[in-house]
Amino acid sequence: MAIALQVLRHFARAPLRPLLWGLPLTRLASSMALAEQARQLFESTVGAVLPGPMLQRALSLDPDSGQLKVRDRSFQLRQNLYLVGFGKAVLGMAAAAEELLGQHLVQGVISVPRGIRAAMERAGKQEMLLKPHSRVQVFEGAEDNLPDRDALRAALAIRQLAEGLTADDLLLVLISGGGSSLLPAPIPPVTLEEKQMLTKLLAARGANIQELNTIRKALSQLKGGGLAQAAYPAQVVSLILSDVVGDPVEVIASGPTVASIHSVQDCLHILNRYGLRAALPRSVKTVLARADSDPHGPHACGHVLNVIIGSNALALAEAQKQAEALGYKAVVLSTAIQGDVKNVARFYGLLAQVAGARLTMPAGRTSVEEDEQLYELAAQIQLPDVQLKEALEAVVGAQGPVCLLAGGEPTVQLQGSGKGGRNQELALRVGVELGQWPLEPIDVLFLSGGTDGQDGPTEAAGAWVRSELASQAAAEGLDVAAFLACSDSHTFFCRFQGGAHLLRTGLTGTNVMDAHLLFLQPQ
Ligand SMILES: Nc1ncnc2c1ncn2[C@@H]1O[C@H](COP(=O)(O)OP(=O)(O)OP(=O)(O)O)[C@@H](O)[C@H]1O
Ligand SMILES: O=C(O)[C@H](O)CO
Repeated sequence: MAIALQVLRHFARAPLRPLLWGLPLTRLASSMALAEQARQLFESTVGAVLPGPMLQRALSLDPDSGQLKVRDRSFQLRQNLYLVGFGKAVLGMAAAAEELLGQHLVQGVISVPRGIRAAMERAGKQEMLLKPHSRVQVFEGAEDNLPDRDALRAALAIRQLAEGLTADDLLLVLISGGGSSLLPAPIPPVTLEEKQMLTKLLAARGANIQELNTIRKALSQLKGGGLAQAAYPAQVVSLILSDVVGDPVEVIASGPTVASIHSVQDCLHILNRYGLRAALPRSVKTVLARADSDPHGPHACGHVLNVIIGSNALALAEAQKQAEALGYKAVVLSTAIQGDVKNVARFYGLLAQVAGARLTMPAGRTSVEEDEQLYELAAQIQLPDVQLKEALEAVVGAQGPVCLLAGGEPTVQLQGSGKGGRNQELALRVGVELGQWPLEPIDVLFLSGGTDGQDGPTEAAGAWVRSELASQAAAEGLDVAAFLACSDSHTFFCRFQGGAHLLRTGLTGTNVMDAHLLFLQPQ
């Protein structure tokens, strides 16, 4: 009852008339409870990878002996700890690290996005901010995720700190997504502008993050193990928050503490693939030619411990636990959802249909054709880790509400000049798909949210939808297809039911890609 009241209070803020359209009162209450649970689960997903809890899980310090434990390794702290960091979530990570290890910290330098301190202050997130007399120097830069002069200054300060260390020192490196742009140190004669131009061109022509970062590493003093080399002979411990599917440490932020395994040939293949090899600046050719004759080969990183401390998988595992506590049969489907958002939306629409049929008709009377379509679509989107069979089997045995969880980062081909983000676009497209299937007698809700709290250039983290979306939108005079045609999902959700379907968390201070939650509840 208390929960129901809380839910009703929450929804009292949204205009009720449009919400009531087409829904009997009992279904309205269960619909609202479902939406509130979806929001709670999204919060749990993010909560598992917030800087404080993550750092506390990763590090343990014995205050008497000064022994720092990271995984199964121990390090002796005695006023010999230094810290550097770069990435969108690194401010909060540094604050949490200083809180835990402050008495041993001599000095730190971090490179974080422009405006992040003011944004965290505005959001009242004191735990994400360094204390007034912090030993950590903060550089803000890389507006719009593009390397700039301020990020270059930060990178040089980080290199200087690393180069000054001795064999008695321990360097803690905090790494999160966005780190590549926040740590630019091009190898001369390549200039910042040339590197910026090349990465922009590669991204615009569709290079993926693995390809992009292979080129970044080849042209950088600090990426691809360069930072680890600068810090030698100090011990290096890197704590990494992953924003890349599969958590590849050599790709995240271009692996500054991971030996690069790429050859110049790899770089030339990538540049060829995107038609950029012929027009390369002379400086880039010079650096690549020099690398070819580098007799030392890949950087040695024997003095480094790289540890993934947060990831999409970890966040979803926590959400799964919470969903089970709420009475759902919960299954993690995949943490590697990629590919075009249209295909991903079709996949979730069909999944809801197939899983819904299994939930209500456990005697195996589901359409073989639809099952086949679903498997084909999963193969087409290339989900390396998808647990489709397991999820569908779990649904058959569920005999109650089901929650399927997934994560990753679909891609959007922008059309027109609307305002949106990939999560809101995915939710809107899934809403349309759900409307095409006869899903009664099941309540279905799909939520998609960016764990960083910001979906594209909008103030929302994402959105949630139900099967009635298209018909309810039409009743409000909103043409979903028209919004989709100009990538205007955010404007749609702002207008639809007074914005009640938007997921608004504010900046969360973390980032492990996106989370997708699909709820199926027998009525
Ligand atoms: N109007 C729009 N509609 C849909 N998607 C959009 C729109 N405008 C931008 N995007 C998408 O938003 C994404 C960029 O936003 P964002 O900064 O949140 O993602 P990101 O760079 O991957 O960073 P992060 O990993 O921190 O989420 C791109 O995938 C882009 O295609
Ligand atoms: O910074 C980067 O390189 C991307 O965010 C991937 O980690």
